[in-house]
Amino acid sequence: MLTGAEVAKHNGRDDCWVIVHGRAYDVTEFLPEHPGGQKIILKYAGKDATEEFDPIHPPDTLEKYLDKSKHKGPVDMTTVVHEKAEESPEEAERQKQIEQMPLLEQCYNLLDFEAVARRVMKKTAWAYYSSAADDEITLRENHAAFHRIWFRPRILVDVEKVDYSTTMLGTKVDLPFYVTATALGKLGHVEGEVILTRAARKHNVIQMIPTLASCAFDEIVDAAEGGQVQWLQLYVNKDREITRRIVQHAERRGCKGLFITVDAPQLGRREKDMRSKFTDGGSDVQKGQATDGSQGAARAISTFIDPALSWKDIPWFQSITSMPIVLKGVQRVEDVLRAIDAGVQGVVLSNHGGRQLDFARSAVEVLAETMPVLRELGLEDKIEIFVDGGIRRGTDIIKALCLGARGVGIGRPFLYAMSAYGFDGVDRAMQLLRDEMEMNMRLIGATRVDELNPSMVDVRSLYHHGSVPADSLSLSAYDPLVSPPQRAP
Ligand SMILES: Cc1cc2c(cc1C)[n+](S(=O)(=O)[O-])c1c(=O)[nH]c(=O)nc-1n2C[C@H](O)[C@H](O)[C@H](O)COP(=O)(O)O
Repeated sequence: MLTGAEVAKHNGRDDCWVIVHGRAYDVTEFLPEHPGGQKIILKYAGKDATEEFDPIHPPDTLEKYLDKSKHKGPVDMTTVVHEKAEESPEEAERQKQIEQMPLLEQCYNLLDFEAVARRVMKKTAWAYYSSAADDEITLRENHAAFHRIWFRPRILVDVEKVDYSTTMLGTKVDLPFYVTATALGKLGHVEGEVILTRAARKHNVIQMIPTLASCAFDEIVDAAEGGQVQWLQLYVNKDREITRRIVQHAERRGCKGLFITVDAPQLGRREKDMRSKFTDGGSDVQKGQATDGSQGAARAISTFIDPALSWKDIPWFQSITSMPIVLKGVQRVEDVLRAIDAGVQGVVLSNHGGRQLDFARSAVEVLAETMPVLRELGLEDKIEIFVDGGIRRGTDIIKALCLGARGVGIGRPFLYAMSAYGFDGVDRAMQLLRDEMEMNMRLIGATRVDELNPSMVDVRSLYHHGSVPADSLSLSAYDPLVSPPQRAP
């Protein structure tokens, strides 16, 4: 059994051991390959790194990926000295906010979770989740666009019984939204994506499992129960053999949809994320791929993504899986028509939550452009159209369904609810959406989602990107870019 003092001797760049879960590992040769950069490992050279390691990596990461010769064996943890990190004023303030945070019952809508999360999350985690590309115009437009769509409700309709269930890629779901793929769930909560799995199960909605999850893929699938349906979101790897393995494994494990992300040949420049100088490490899938951690989390976890991905690759995907294929991140009707020609089963109209190309249009505006063209060509039943981005209210969901969406994906709200209140937070967020759907379906005069149609909305101002009513709730939660860099005193 090693002692803490013996491990502490290996505390430099040329001889670097760390302790994780009571076992010592020689990571000297791995240092340059670490996705999150070398700095974060060297900070724990010769010490116990478990607390820093866990929020980002599945527990079996080192056992699985580090050569056995580097496993130095168990450590007598009673002999390990844990330096109490000096609590920074920022961390002291965060702890105070946690003590004073509102009761879960005081959250009445999805934006309430965002406002709480902003105060209680660690800076790096908030920066990664909340950030978007460049000036974050599209991030805000995603939400604002819904405020340019008005309802044309029907009256004197018997709305005693309301059914907001639907089907997505052949799966019956209780609500017309799904949990979209968002990376690094353990940045926000120690359990990570499996919390979203459990909440999706409770509300019988689908979870899209991210390639860049912090939980291992099998951990997330194992957390599903009773025939719960999950989809796989795929960032295509430059090494197609790795991609083939991931896709075929997901199909074997029961995934019922392959969502290929097509709007991220390179992950966007998210300045809040970059400023937080992400050094916490990569996702589960990022083993052994050198990246530059100083560029924030996005850069630190995404160098494997293939920018050469193109339409010519679609037949290869159709040859390696029988899962329905959906292109996630389509942003113009011409590409929806190409997707139909290519024989894929669906598209997600999306700009990646504003995290990619700033000034990309909102998905709901692209939806309003797309559906009349598909109807004109008699193609509306040839493909399932999903939208995501800025969906915060039941009315946003209903507007999208009126315009022809099959369902909507929701990202940040469930991350914020999870980060602030764990499973109970996500459960309440989904229940709030259920309540809003029920009320607003009644008020619009519809009893089932297939009654929702374009005559129930007025989109005349949707295309005019003039000023829109001040969106105080969102603006009060919205976190402007942190102050520009200050010269050190
Ligand atoms: C908030 C968020 C979104 C991410 C996301 C991570 C976060 C924290 N990540 S990312 O790190 O690479 O950008 C992914 C991802 O893994 N794969 C993906 O297809 N979309 C990713 N997205 C985009 C997501 O799937 C939706 O398109 C977007 O979140 C919808 O907007 P809302 O957050 O406003 O609901």
